[in-house]
Amino acid sequence: MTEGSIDGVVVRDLVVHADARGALRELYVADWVPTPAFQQWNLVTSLAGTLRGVHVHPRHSDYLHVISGRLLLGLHDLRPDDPAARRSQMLELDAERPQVAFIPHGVCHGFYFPVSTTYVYGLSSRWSASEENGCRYDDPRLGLRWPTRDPVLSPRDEAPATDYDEMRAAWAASTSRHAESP
Ligand SMILES: Cc1cn([C@H]2C[C@H](O)[C@@H](COP(=O)(O)OP(=O)(O)O[C@H]3O[C@@H](C)C(=O)[C@@H](O)[C@H]3O)O2)c(=O)[nH]c1=O
Repeated sequence: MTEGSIDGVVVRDLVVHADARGALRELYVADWVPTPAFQQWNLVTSLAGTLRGVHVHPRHSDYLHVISGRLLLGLHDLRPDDPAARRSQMLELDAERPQVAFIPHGVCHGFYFPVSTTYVYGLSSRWSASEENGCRYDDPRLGLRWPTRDPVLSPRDEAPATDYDEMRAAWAASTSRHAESP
């Protein structure tokens, strides 16, 4: 595991056009990201102190925008076979600085919310519970330095069904299944 920018992760500043009526921003333009289209959009609110993840998906990529509040995004690239080549990265998305972030599938991710936050995200294929693999957010193999040791977690994220190695094995198996029959 090394720290640094992860291949395929895109973060883009949005231009806000403000005038006497209010403001307009372009949120998504197809050629900003390398995925053909998003099949689903979710709107989520999270209370301060919450952490969601760490999860990884076999085929869908995520496209994320914070509407209000702040989100600390922990990323870890599971794609390389060599553990030493798997990079980790922490990013902050703050509604005060409008941005979008694109997370390719195969990059596992967790979201920590230091304040109450509302965000939207697009999924490049429809969500399915069976396509969610995850591990504990504080597994040292993720190389993610979260600013808390006591976040609010879902029961699934508190005691995930898989550890880091099992998560990667499950992700790799389902990724190759999807590659065979898309
Ligand atoms: C993600 C999702 C959840 N749900 C349901 C399942 C459950 O009853 C409830 C809450 O879901 P979860 O606890 O899985 O939500 P959450 O822990 O926020 O899951 C999300 O975590 C982040 C880190 C991601 O990467 C996302 O892709 C997704 O995995 O909403 C849907 O109906 N559709 C969806 O697209």
